[in-house]
Amino acid sequence: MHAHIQQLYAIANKPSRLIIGLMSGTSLDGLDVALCRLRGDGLNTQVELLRFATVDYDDNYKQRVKAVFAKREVDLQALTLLNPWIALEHGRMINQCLAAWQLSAADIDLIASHGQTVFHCPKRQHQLAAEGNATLQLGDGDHLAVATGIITLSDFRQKHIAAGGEGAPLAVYGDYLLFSSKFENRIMLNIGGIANFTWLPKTLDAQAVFSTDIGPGNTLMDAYIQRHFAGQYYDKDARIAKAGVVSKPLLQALQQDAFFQLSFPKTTGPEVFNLAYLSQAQQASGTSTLSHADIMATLNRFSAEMIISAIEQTTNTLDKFVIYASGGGMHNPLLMSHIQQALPQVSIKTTADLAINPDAKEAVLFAILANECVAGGKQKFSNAREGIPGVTMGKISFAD
Ligand SMILES: Nc1ncnc2c1ncn2[C@@H]1O[C@H](COP(=O)(O)OP(=O)(O)OP(=O)(O)O)[C@@H](O)[C@H]1O
Ligand SMILES: CC(=O)N[C@H]1[C@@H]2OC[C@@H](O2)[C@@H](O)[C@@H]1O[C@H](C)C(=O)O
Repeated sequence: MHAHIQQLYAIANKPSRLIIGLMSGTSLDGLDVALCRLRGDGLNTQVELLRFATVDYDDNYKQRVKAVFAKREVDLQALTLLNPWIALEHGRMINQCLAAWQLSAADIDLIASHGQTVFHCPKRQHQLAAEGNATLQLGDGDHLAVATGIITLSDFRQKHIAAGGEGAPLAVYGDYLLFSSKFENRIMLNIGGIANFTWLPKTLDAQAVFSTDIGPGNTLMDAYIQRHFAGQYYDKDARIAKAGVVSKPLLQALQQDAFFQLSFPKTTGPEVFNLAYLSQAQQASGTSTLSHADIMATLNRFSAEMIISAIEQTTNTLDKFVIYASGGGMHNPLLMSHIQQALPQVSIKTTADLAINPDAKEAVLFAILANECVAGGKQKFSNAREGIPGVTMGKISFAD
């Protein structure tokens, strides 16, 4: 047996594993690094979040990724160079975190790396008869393993697609294993660049569980701020949106996309919800001369309305469920207050109430997927009807 396989075998048999989960989302704000201790597997999974850091990306990183991000036409050389470069940057950031946490590579069992999504195109979006769902994440696992000296699992979304899914949202697996409760119905709402949620009914019925993208969370608001407010990356505390007035005609035009008519589950990204989408809605509604503040107020309301509508469709006549929020959008006070006003009977908590830092939740998810890949697999969570194939995800890279 190869020594690497022996090493993996030993890791799989440990009573607990230290796994670093990494997430670099559509907002391109930074790399989320979550050091987790995992025990057990499947529905017996226990996670302790030991350390968490978001390592901010510098302007060079953002520019290089944005040059190809969600674009149909790109410089192929730039794209190819990014694949190892992102991994090396992430490796440097992990090494920096480990030094700050006074840990060494030998202390860590596995890295679980999401990579950087640069293009997401479910079939429904590209509509090419002969092609299926596809998604592309950069940040090569071999480079990350060599740069850190730690066994790395990466590229989790491909197996999901190969087995019939859209490659997202993968949150459903971690949410089901970690947060299902027989005591309450739960909506796990993540408001990142794209908003998504997982429905966890208290019946614990795996056939009723699903996860879906909703539409924009912060992505349109962020893109608008970055285009029109030099030096600002997002609308901190919704200061600009709060100064504006919602334009009803623009709001209505923004809500017209066919994506919103589709049933759950479905996935999307900034390939659809971008500044061109906003311009088209402005043209269609004759609102091209609105002030920046009014546009931001409307974009903020747009995200809130679609989140509210998705939750209402899912919970239907149910009067009792709790929302557990996560992701950067939960720090947007205007967005959150509108959701609460529309759902006055619903308690909105955060995953901190379930012992997981809400900013770390997605990174923790990938640590869970890596744990399942190496040490799990006894019970398979699947629901083909809801686009949840029961597969093992992640490609394994050894450090030498
Ligand atoms: N104080 C705040 N006020 C308003 N918005 C905020 C605040 N803090 C964070 N945000 C928003 O959260 C975003 C970052 O969210 P997050 O890190 O969850 O996104 P992501 O993980 O990249 O997205 P995705 O889950 O779609 O991949 C910021 O770009 C900003 O829009
Ligand atoms: C293709 C891709 O990277 N999708 C992300 C993105 O960010 C939020 C939403 O869109 C979600 O579908 C997904 O990420 C989370 C982690 C998921 O798969 O659950």
